[in-house]
Amino acid sequence: MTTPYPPGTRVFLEDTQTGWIPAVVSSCARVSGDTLTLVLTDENGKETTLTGSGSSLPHLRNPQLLEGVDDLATLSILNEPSILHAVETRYAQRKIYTYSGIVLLAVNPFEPVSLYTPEIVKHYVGRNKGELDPHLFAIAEDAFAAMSLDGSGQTIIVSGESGAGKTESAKLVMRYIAAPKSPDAYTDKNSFVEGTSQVEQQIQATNPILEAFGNAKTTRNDNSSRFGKYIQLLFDTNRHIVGARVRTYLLERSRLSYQAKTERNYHIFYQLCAGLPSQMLKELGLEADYSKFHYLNQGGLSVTEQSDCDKFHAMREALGIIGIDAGKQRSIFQILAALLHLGNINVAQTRTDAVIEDEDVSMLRAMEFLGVNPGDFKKWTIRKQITTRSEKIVTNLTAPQAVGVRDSITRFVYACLFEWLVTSINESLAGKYGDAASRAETYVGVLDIYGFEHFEKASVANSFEQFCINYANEKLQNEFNTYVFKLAQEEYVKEKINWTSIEFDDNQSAIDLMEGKIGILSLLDEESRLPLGSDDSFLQKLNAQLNKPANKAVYKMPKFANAAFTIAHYALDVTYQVDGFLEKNRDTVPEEHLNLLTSSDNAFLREVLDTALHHREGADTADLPSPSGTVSKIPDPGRTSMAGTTGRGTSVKKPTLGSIFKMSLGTLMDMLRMTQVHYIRCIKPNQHKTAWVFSSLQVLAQLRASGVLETIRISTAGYPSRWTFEDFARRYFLLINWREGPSLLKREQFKRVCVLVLMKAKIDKTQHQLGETKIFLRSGILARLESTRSEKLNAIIFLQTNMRRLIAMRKLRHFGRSVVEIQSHWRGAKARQAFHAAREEAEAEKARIAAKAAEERERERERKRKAAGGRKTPTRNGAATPSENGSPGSTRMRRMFSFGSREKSVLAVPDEPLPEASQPRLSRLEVAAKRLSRRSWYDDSSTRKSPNHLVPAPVSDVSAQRSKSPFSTPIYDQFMKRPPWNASTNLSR
Ligand SMILES: Nc1ncnc2c1ncn2[C@@H]1O[C@H](COP(=O)(O)OP(=O)(O)OP(=O)(O)O)[C@@H](O)[C@H]1O
Repeated sequence: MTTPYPPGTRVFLEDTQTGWIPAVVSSCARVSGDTLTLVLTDENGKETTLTGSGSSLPHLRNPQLLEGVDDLATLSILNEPSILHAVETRYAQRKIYTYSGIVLLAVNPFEPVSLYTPEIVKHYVGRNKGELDPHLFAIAEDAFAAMSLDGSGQTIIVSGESGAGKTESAKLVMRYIAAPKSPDAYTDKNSFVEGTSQVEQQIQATNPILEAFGNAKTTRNDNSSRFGKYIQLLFDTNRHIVGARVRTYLLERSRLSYQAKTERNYHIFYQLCAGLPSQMLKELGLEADYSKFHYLNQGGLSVTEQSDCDKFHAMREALGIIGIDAGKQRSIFQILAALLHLGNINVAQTRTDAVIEDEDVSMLRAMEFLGVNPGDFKKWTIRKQITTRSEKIVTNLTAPQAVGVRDSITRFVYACLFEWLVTSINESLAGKYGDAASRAETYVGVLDIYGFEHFEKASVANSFEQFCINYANEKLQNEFNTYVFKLAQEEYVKEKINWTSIEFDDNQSAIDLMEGKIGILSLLDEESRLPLGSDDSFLQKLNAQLNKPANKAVYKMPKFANAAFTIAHYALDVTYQVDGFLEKNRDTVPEEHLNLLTSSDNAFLREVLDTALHHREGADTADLPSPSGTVSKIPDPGRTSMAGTTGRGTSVKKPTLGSIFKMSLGTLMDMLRMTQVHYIRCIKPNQHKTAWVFSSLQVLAQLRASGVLETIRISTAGYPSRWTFEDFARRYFLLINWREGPSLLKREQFKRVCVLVLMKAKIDKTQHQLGETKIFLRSGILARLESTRSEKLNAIIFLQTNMRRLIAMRKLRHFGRSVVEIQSHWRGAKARQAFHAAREEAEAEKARIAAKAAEERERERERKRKAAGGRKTPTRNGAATPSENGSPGSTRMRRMFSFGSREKSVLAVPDEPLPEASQPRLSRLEVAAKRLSRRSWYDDSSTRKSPNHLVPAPVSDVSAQRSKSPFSTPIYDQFMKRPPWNASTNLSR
């Protein structure tokens, strides 16, 4: 029986440190039934033996080809480790963007990258998503193109945990969309306009302002946005940008009165201390050393940074751009200074009550700047009035209660100031006549919203803020699921695929638990309105109402935490501590203080409060009717009013923070449903903000929390692999008959190839469907096909390798034989050359001896003739003397060169030069040399010119001949250095 883990199968081995390690199955044995014993070798070469069945067996890994793909949706195996591994592989290749279906994953590089240059912007203009590498600009271009096509509203949702890069990504996306594009930009890339338009400048000016007032240093991010924002870029019928508007959500208020260690309050306070001229600092009672302010020194930091001063000036400039003049700026700074002094008011405790000195300098200063009577302020800070049906009761507060009142005023005033600033920004973005929204035909919105939040450390509790953030993410996830599932279904319908069997669980029950009629938010509101309501009684209510079998899957009472409740979110279970829920939800200032503030002598403060408290939906200047009287067609993503009027005279009843948030989220969701949505999920690769370090477990938690894994779960419920017939056929045709495949491809019968491949691979009907243009495959099928394909390819490569080796070896043998032959001929030639030289020397010696003997004889004859009186002695008929017949040296030479049969035959050549051959015949040497393909070794033409090539040159000509010789090559020289008659010389070595 076959197993799903044959040897060579690529798997992931679970690891506590890194999550998973890639490994390969070395052997697999079936123990019994489904239980297998696997021997795995991981990438470090370590062997592990594992016995198990079903889900306890290791996760399968994708074929190498698919690891590091642009789009995770194209992975054949879509389990958690595979997805994580693909993202990690890409990040290691410095590819920070990856698609996951409709989502773009952006992993924070934590160092500047050259991905946003005007050149790159130009590349993406007019290109479809998927044509180029995954990028923020591809998503921005996609949204802009969709808007241009039919005028439909678009929203790009950028989410992720704190420090993941949401704000940076949102800024880049907006810069791309707002960048002015010439009408030809889509046909001619060179006509793309660089630079900034006025609207773009104004949009960019919002960044330093919102960052100064809404961002703070946290342990997770030095410039963390403590609010959510939605920026809508408005376009007219010609797709020209006409304006923009900003909506903000849930500014974190608790930070104003309390900061954790190493964290800071909002940047603006430090910027003020670092950047204001000393005269102004003095007037406002501030100092560059901010450590004396209670609201600024709790984080343990005491020095401003140089960047605070620089950013202060940039922020002031930006205020100027959006039309807030120097006078208004001074008023803003005055209010901020008042808040810092408020924090320094000394609230002492007598035995029972709180007391504040009448002469408390901080109080006097704060009240001076706020335009409020210090006596009244003091009275309503240390006392409280309870109104019953029949009477008003005034009671004294304790010091902590009075401090609570003081801090609530700070939080309230700051939140109102933030609201006022956002309103001012919107006025500036509303165009020259303030009618941008009514002139606009369509829009692209960018939502920069906090991601799912969960503190694991016992020291940091998940509180009301986390509850609201996770509630927002739960709602967004629900929209996302519906959208992804809808898209998947649309494709199935278009391709005429039977999709009825595809189901998925959504997170509606968790949402109902939080926002339902008897849900957590409504129970919280109910408790918040009770004068004696408390966190404990709220928890009791929750447990009584929600701890029921119907909510078993989503609501839990934690076993080990007392004042807490647990919600099973789509991402993971989060336990919330109820401490402070009520106070944070109420987040109200006492009625008496509200009246003091709204009737302040400070006209600017009154304007700020009025704007924040009485701002109703649709009352933005951006929404003013145009001069022609038309009303905006652009849906509003939720104007967050700080309060709603009660209708009872002028009194203002402040709704709870929870209900405001619920309302604004509801409006946002309504708007999202009207738009086409694009998703960017930012991922923080490590907690230390270190560049290019990837911590697998942390990323996995974020992939879970961002819903990426959930999307994949939805995809795997259907047919995650979708290929066009052509792509599929071109990749897998080699699995079918080797003649049939290519010929069907040539005839473009792609669907037929697909069917044959499926038949050949024995993939049954439940595992695939053939649509109109695409083939749909269940999870894991592609990996099977890919492994069969690589087996076949490996076999082909094996054959090719061996054939190539065979051919190369034959060539080598042939080459070796030729080399040896050339060597032997050349050695012969050299021997002959040496022999001739020796022979000539011997001949000369012989002639010299003969001449000497003749001379001797002549002298003897002369002597005899003289002695005989002139009688002549006859010679022996001219016969040669023994020395004339050959010298003993000559004989010795012959013997010396007789060292082999081939050489002997060569030595048999006559002493006389060979007669010139009538037909030049190729010698064996030439034939051997010709076998060599390298011309430099042998020049055919030059050899053929000399018919006497076998005759060695005279000794004196040897060097000259060497330079002319066709063999004058390094090998020749090497050869010449050795004794030519040494038979062991082998040049092929
Ligand atoms: N594309 C990028 N290239 C280089 N660095 C980046 C990029 N995106 C983010 N960063 C770095 O990461 C830091 C945090 O980014 P950012 O402030 O956008 O996070 P965030 O998700 O908005 O966090 P928060 O929710 O706390 O506001 C930036 O200050 C910057 O140093």
